[in-house]
Amino acid sequence: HGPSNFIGDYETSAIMEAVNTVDGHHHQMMVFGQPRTRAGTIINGKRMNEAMTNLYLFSRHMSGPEYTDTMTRSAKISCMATQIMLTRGDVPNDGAFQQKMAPFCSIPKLRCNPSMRYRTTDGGCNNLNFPLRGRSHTAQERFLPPEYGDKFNLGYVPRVHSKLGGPLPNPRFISNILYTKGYSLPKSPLYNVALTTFGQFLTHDVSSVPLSRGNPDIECCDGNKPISRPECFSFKVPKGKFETTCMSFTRSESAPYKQCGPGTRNQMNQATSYVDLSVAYGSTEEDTSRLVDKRTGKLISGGPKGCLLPDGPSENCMGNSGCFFSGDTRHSEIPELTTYHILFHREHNRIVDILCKLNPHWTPDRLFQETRKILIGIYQDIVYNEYLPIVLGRDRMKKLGILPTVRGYNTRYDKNIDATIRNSFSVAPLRFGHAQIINHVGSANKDRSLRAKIPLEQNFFITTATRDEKVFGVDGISRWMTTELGYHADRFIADSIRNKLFETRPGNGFDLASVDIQRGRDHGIPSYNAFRKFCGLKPAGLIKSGPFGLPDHDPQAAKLLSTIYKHPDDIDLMAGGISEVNMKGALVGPTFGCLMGLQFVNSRVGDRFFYENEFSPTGFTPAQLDVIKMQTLSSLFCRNFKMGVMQPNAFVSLLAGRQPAVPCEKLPQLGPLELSAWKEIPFKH
Ligand code: HEM
Ligand SMILES: [Ca+2]
Repeated sequence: HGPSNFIGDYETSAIMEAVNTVDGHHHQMMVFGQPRTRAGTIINGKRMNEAMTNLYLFSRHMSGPEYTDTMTRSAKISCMATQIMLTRGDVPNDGAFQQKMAPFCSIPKLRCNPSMRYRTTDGGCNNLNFPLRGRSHTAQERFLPPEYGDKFNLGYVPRVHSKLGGPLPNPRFISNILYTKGYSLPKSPLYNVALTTFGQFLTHDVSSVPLSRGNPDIECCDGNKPISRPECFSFKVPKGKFETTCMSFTRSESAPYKQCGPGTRNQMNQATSYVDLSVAYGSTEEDTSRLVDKRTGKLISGGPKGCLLPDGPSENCMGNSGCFFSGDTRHSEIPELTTYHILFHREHNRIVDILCKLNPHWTPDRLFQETRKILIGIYQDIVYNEYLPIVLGRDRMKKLGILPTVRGYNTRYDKNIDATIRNSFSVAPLRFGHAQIINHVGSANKDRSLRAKIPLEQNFFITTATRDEKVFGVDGISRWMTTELGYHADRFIADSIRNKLFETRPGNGFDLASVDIQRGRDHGIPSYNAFRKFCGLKPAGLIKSGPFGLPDHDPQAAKLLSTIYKHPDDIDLMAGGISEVNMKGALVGPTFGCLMGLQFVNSRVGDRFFYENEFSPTGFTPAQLDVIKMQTLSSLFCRNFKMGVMQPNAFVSLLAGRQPAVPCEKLPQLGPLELSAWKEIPFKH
């Protein structure tokens, strides 16, 4: 390139051209784009497919479109300007590019207050050197660079090509072969639906990738025909289970990356990456301010007796059952998930009441923040002490150094560790839980006998069961989900989500297993083998024993994979990972175990506010920490629902016969006595 005073000229012209193109498209979107509302809505003269509306609204933009749109615009401009430069044979200079992008870059510059006592709502400023790390509405990070299908690997085309040329296998084809079994699926001998759904709750805390909004019409199929638009990535499905032979798929929204520097498409995470109950408290100031009662520090409640979630907008649920509102928009997807939202909601308000009596001088804001801090502490303890040891295995947790200690501080904070959610983690390993989902929702009596059950597909986004007080209700659902066994975490996926996801009549639903695979390709996630190597595991194809030389698969799964894929390097991370034999004492195989382990190390070691850290005043006092570490999920259930009796380990069903049922009084308490560790003597002048 020319003399130094010209540096940036190539960048400027490419960026200006990109701005024109992106804004032209943007303008079109504003003209044609309509607000998305619930089922039956007529958009552009066409009645929406209700199941499609469900899927779209499940992964929709959580905050105001204005906010996300400006972020997306920046991302699109930098990606397109990169493409323009590369097409011209120019190599973007990072510094010059970022400088010229500045007027179009909506990534905020955060000023942090190092002495702030509580975590921010949006996760910003957790890392004082890199305040954007883990913040909501930023791009996900990656373990490995993306592998997209376009010439410059910028993400205009998803990962679609086989290593041997030609297309990758069709996702529904993979799902039909790899994810089905001729007879009913095996149940877990120990773990219940409460374990499955806790995983989903945790998922919604750390990851929420919205679908592209740049789409005037939310459908990506025209009858049987896939629609060709930049936002669409639909795929064919064989005749039979579905009304049409096209399964609609919308690509994920992107977010700007590294000060809007040159480069590829990166997907947006709307949630805070931290394990911080943003799922309950919201990921933006705006959401939180709508959830909190500023006069009391409590979370606003709803329902006839004021003990459910507050009323929410009609796009938050289906039918006329009355919608809720919470920190994450997916709360009403299934009643068990709503029950978890209500569990943490009630516990928050219960703690506020007690703290208010202990510290009458505290302001509502102080009450809110202290309670939030306590509840996040308890929740992190449940995640790292109860949930993850089951999923990853206790030994692995110990090896990774992330098993909490029984008492006292355990500071492992490292400011160089980035807690941001990795793309390949939320797109595959964390979705292992889809294999645990069973085909119905139930309610149990106090003696844990089954009271009633309804098919899962009749419950998507329906709040009737949660609101019901006679047969279901949160009490009946809690008793049922801590009792009913989930499916074994293997490669088989329940019919209710493999053939009927979000259906509103037979045949108009989706296949979640196919969508998971397609989503990995949409995000440019490299192959299963690439991650095997990344994890230091033997990649498939090296040793020639059995089909494809897959070292961590049983012979049948290996054989199926070798019939599906042309080349071992083609295997999708989701398909290869979920079909591995689980590690001993764990619910995932070595590849998912590796990626989940790395992420949960980052999420813990990269969180300055992690509950075990000995930092004052952001951390707990030793006495407070002992109270936090004493708590269990089972005690939370007991305090907030009519459980009658309860097992000490909430995730292990009483049906497994491994532990006795104990009266709730025998479980850890969190009353005025325990909370007196938070009593503060007012400062007297
Ligand atoms: C009946 C229960 C569930 C249903 C109906 C459901 C459905 C879905 C759907 C429709 C998506 C979006 C798919 C896409 O477009 O890419 C999704 C994403 C996801 N699901 Fe589930 N899911 C359920 C339970 C679970 C469980 C138990 C887990 C984990 C333990 C889980 C983990 C995930 C993850 C990690 C994502 C990606 C989220 C993101 O990054 O935005 N899900 N699920
Ligand atoms: Ca979070």
